[in-house]
Amino acid sequence: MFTTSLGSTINRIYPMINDKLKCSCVKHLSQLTEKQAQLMRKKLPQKKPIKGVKHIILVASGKGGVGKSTTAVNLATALKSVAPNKDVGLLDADVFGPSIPLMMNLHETPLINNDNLMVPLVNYGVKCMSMGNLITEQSAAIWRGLMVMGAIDKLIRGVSWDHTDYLIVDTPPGTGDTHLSLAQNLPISGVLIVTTGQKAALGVTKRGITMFKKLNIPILGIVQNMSTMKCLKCSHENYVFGDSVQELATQEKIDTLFSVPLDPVITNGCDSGQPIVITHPESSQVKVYKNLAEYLINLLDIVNSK
Ligand SMILES: Nc1ncnc2c1ncn2[C@@H]1O[C@H](COP(=O)(O)OP(=O)(O)OP(=O)(O)O)[C@@H](O)[C@H]1O
Repeated sequence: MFTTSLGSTINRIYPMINDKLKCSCVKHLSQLTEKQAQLMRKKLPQKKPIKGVKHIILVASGKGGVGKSTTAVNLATALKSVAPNKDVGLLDADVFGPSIPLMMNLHETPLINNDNLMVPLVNYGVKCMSMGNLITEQSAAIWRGLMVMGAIDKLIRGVSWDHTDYLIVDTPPGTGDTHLSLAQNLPISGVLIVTTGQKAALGVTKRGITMFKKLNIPILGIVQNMSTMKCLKCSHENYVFGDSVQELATQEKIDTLFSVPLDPVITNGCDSGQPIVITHPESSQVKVYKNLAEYLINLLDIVNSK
């Protein structure tokens, strides 16, 4: 993991803490004429918190298949492991390709409580909800934009997320409607960017970062996933997808970078519904997820106290 001091990281991620009135949103709008800016501010939708949820953390990347769900699942279980007294939730916002039910081994349909809200399914101490628990894959395949928005809203407002300290949201690939809708309707504590070191991934990831910056969502850090792979014979570590993530982080002024190796144990954990954090809690790979969890807890604690 690479990070500078937590203090300077916080100043970078949450500039509004130091200057609450002159938030980055206003700075961005200041490039417009005052009339245009006023109009835009009026049109911004009101962000409505999710009842009982303290922090919403998005896990995102422009590119598909780089390990967002893997990161989300292992981060959620790591948060529960390093802070057992905290309540952790995991929301699968990928309605077209939900993978949380498989990765968390939760295949039931949720119950409805007296308030007519769905009760999250729980495994490894983490509360989960996914479209995969509500419909069949075939039904999702024919959805159009507005239906997707309706589905996301159902996962957010139609679920009893009450008493959740950290809600991890696994987002779909791309920079589309889902991200816009989440960013515009919810008070997001920040986004964790996941990417591989491959050039093809980095370009798209950069676009994702630009989108979140424009939406004034704080970027909490980057996870370079599948960074290295250890040779089984000589233990030499190879950068499978290249190693340009640090360069991207520097360009984007993001000073927190975590590297997770490419490891078949992680793949098997995803496929078997038993995350590596649960099956190999003392491994070096899990240490990275736990460091990431501790970093986020400390960061958000300080932000809260200010
Ligand atoms: N660090 C890792 N080591 C080994 N395998 C990994 C690692 N990270 C992810 N994988 C594997 O890579 C595949 C893609 O991961 P995952 O589904 O998490 O990506 P994603 O970005 O969420 O995909 P999508 O864009 O389709 O939602 C999965 O088979 C997963 O098990």
